[in-house]
Order: sequence, then structure tokens, then C-alpha cells
Amino acid sequence: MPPFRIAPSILSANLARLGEEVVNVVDAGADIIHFDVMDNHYVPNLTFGPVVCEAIRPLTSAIIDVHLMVKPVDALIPAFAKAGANIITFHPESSEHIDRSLALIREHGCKAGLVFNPATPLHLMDHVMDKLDMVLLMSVNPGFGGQKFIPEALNKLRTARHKIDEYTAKTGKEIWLEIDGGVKVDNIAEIAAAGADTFVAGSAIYGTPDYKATIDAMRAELAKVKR
Ligand SMILES: O=C(CO)[C@@H](O)[C@H](O)COP(=O)(O)O
Repeated sequence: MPPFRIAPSILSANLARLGEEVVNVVDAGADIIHFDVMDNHYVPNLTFGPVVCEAIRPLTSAIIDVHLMVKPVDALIPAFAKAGANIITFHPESSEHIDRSLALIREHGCKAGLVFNPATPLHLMDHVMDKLDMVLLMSVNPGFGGQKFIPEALNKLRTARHKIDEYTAKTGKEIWLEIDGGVKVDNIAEIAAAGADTFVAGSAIYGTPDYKATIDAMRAELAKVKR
């Protein structure tokens, strides 16, 4: 059984009390803070920059997982690394040179990942697996929290799981497989069974009054998963 990680997306937090929301969700059992960066160009929404990452960094030792939904990406990578990001992921469509952008993230001391929109083919990871620490599959179109999980993402997860497992068996290199969009208590087990090990959940956690109860309920569902 792989370790399962829960990554609340602060996009759904009460942003007027962002610091408290980060601390509370980590106290409630979150493993990772998922930090959605949107530029109103690559996606039709606008969120946080490196100064916000820098502001929350001293509040927690949890992993900060920065998901760049911006185009272009390279200029923001050093800024987010300096602001305390641990993981930086980006969409292959948003970089002219995917290999170079991944290398840039790693040169700045962060773990690196590629993000696949629902319609983006997985083969774009094939020749850069040595530079990947994470693969993030979007199970909604990016830009907004609170959307419905796209069921085809389950097939895509199975394919990605197979590719990653084959690569890990050959090289020993670990690559996390994260899913993002529409993850809830009632579908997390099915998503894990399809291959995800890391679960972004925004509205499912921040939309409930008791974050610990929700995260505990997710872990209870994950404990039933056989893979
Ligand atoms: O990146 C995104 C949306 O673009 C996500 O991280 C959402 O923030 C997830 O929200 P829920 O679907 O869990 O409400």
C-alpha cells in the first residue's frame, strides 16, 4: 500500500484569514498545502503570487506544492523557489522547453512535476521522466474550485500509474501521482484504486466546518483501498 497524501487547495480557503486556514488544515491532518497560481491568461482566473507563498511559509513545515497555471512559466520558478515552495509543477503546454523548465525547478532546489489537463496526452512525460518527481492529473479543467470530477480521469490515472510503476521498477526513482479536481470523501477510494497517491481537495475540505473530520473520513476511505 503506498503512502497516501492529502493536499488541501487553499483556493477554497477563506482568503481573508489565509494564515489561520493554512495552520488549521495542517493541524487537522493535511500533509501538503496545494497552492494554485493562476494568471488570467493560461487560465481564466487570477490568484496568488510568490509574496503570498513567502507569507505562509513561516506558518508551517508542511510541503508547499505550487501548481503553476501560468504561461510562460520560467520567470516565476526562481521566485517561487525563493518564496519557500517545495514542489513546483507546470503544464507542458505553457513551456516552450519542457525539459529546460523541469531542470530549472530542480536547479532551484525544488521537486518538479508536470500537470496534465483532461485532454492533454500523457506521452508528453515520456522523455523527461528522469526529471519528474510528480505527475499531476487534472480531473477538471483548470481555473476554478468546486467543479465536478471528470470520470475519464480514472482511465488516465490507470495509464499514468502503469507508466510510473514501470519506470520506478527500472530505475528505482519515485514519482508521486497526484489528482486534482472534484476529489471528495465519496470518490477518493475509487480514485486511489485507479492509481493516485496524492489527493488535492479544495471545496471538499475547506467547504466543510470540521477539517479534521473530513480529512479523517478521507483517510478512512483510503484505508479500504486495495491496489
Ligand atoms: O487547480 C485547481 C483548479 O484549477 C484545483 O486545485 C481546485 O482548487 C480544486 O478544487 P476542488 O475541485 O477540490 O474544489
